[in-house]
Amino acid sequence: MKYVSTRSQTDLGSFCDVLLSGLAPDGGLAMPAFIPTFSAAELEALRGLSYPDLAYAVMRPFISDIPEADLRALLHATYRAEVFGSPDITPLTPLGESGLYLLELSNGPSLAFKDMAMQFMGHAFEYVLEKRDQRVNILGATSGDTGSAAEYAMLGKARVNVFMLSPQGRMSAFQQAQMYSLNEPNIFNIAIEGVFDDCQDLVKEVNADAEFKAKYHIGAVNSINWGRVLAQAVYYFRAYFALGLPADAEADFSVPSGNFGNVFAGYLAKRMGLPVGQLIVASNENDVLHEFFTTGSYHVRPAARVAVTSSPSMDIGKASNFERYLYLIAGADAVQTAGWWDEVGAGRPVELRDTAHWPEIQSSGFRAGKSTHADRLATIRRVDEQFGRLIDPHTADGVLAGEGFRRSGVPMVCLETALPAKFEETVREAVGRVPERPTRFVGIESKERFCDVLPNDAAALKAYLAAKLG
Ligand SMILES: Cc1ncc(COP(=O)(O)O)c(C=O)c1O
Ligand SMILES: N[C@@H](CCOP(=O)(O)O)C(=O)O
Repeated sequence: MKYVSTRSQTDLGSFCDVLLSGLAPDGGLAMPAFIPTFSAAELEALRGLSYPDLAYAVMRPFISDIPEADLRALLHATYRAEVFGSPDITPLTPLGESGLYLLELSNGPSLAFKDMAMQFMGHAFEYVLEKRDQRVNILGATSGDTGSAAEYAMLGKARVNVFMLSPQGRMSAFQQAQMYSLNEPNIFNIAIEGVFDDCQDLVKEVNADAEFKAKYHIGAVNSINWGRVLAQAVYYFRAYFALGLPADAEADFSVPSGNFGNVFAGYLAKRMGLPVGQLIVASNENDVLHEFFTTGSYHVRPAARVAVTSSPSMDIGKASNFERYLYLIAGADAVQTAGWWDEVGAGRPVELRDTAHWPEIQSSGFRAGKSTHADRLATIRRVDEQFGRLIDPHTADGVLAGEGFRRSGVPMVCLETALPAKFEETVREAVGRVPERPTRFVGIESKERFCDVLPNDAAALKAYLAAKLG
């Protein structure tokens, strides 16, 4: 499989190339030259596969440059019960008889869904770097969960350093402690005076400097990296088969969304032929995506207008993977996509309602819901009382949005994107008690912190990286 840029159709090479490069040189995102599809019979043959074997079947069509035995070995090394808590890897739990299901994606090392793909990225980077005798310096941006998932996945990896940018003071106490308490030679935490979007823009700006990127071997682990999106598509297949539906019957999915990586992975699964009906994009008060799917206007929020909320990992005003979606909606028209992203870059809205693209957008299965802090508290409380299940504030956003789009006889799978332990303050406010946390995280907030603070400035960041990398 060849990959191209969303903005120019430039040939970006094969999977291992885009894994290491992360972003396209023109600032676009890597996309496969086409999306392979499964026939109904091929889909049926995937039922009952173990998680790593299913991952192989779903990912293989996009990865032609790793030999079969090696890819299978990587996936079996990644998706193990010892890492994800059970042989199921992503258990699917019904919420009573409601027709709602929780897809448990947060039983990995950092207690958030990011582990699902990031653990694969750790193994894949190690494998490719070894083969090519190279090193990579990952520059990432986090609003709370990507950071710790990446750091845990790359911990101790000889050929990898992680430089993780986080928005200063805007993550939960647990999230901050989880990242900043790491004191490892290959992990560098950097708190940026800004919001997540500033961190993400810095990552893109540094990557756009071709000379700097090449000199310092800069790579990416955010969902701007195709490897993340691809590995995330697998659990949609897994959940679908776990429902035990007859062939062709649809399932709906509700996805707490921010950077549009998770729900885009669901869309990828749908485009590959999985009978996904609706994809509910659940937003918090930062409702840029909700605005698009209800009005057709994609208008990113400047940093000053990104609200601080109680589902902080979704405090995003500019959704990176939305570019991949609009590229597909435009029929893989890179010139059109580049034009739209010029508008986005200039802070102007992209208006699609009265264009030929709107019917395609409306029929692509996306629906949108949004919640407030009060909604989140009420949902956490209600799910706890009704179903005896404690959920985190992001998952609550997803459950509430999903409930709003129920279709008779169609299951609604709500993605559990983090464990409640990561957001103790909000959960306590909702139910008056503190969620259990794994013993390895007890008292983490009082540990010493290792984190540098930098201004929101690419030159300062480059100087920092150059100094650390020599
Ligand atoms: C707990 C949690 N829920 C939801 C999201 C939003 O997911 P995405 O950015 O893939 O849309 C994130 C961060 O990305 C997260 O950490
Ligand atoms: N919500 C994320 C933000 C980055 O998302 P990604 O999926 O693009 O890495 C976080 O928690 O860090």
